Amino acid sequence: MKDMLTEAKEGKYAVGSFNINSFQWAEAILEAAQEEQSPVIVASSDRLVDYLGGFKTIAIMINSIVEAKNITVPVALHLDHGGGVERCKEAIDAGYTSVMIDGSHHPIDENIEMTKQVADYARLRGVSVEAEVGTVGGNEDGLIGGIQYADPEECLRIVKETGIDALAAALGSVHGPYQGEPKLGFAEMKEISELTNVPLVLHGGSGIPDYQIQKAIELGHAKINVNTECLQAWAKAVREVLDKDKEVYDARTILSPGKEAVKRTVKAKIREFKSSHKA
Ligand SMILES: O=C(O)C[C@@H](O)[C@H](O)C(=O)COP(=O)(O)O
Ligand SMILES: [Zn+2]
Repeated sequence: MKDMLTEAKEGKYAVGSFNINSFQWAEAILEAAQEEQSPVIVASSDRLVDYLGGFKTIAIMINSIVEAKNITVPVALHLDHGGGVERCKEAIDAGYTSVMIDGSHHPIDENIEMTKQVADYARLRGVSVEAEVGTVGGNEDGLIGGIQYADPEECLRIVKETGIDALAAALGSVHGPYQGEPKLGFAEMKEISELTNVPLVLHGGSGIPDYQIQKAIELGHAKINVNTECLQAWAKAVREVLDKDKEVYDARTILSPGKEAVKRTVKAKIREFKSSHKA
């Protein structure tokens, strides 16, 4: 992921990180990236890892789809919101190529200590690391919370003391649907980007107007996380099938439009982030 993000930052585009919610989602994301000739980050959120069958199952599944569908664009398999040092190590051992250690709910010294342990372990194995400072609003790790802006000095400390490859600095974005127009802190974004000089990660990438996405990319965001918009598109498509035919019970008939809706959403995001033809 490190190389993908370095190139994206230099080229003023962002690589989309899309969460998988089932095997079919992984197919939809990978097919979309291949058709757009875009690098892609396939993310499994730690809170869903067990539901999806565990780290090993996920890694094997992604590698199998890449092989079977002849996916040739760069693909990173990323642990999203890794809940602790051991969870990140488990993901790395199972074959993930990138992990996020989310120590943002801990005091900064603890966050840095956790991040450093993961970064040291990951570096030896050629795996990339993302860390978070501040709090993204909305629903994070199942807890509904408010936004807490990242402190620039804390951002600089975590980058310098751990050597991470990407930084999620919370700057007004929210997980899940926004209430009204999102208000990202662009002045703080500029300051943190210039101070740390690492690729920034935008969590809560759903529902942000295009002009704010473009500004975030301009100011150093090289990875944008999207889950809610894919979930909404999937749910709408599946609901339409069920509403149209009350007798339908065939799984493929019900779920295939959901997969196509996720694929369309991912392709639209890839185009918006300007990573098409960057593979
Ligand atoms: O829902 C998850 O567990 C993953 C998200 O937190 C992801 O990291 C993200 O930031 C996506 O935000 P969304 O598009 O607002 O769901
Ligand atoms: Zn997130």
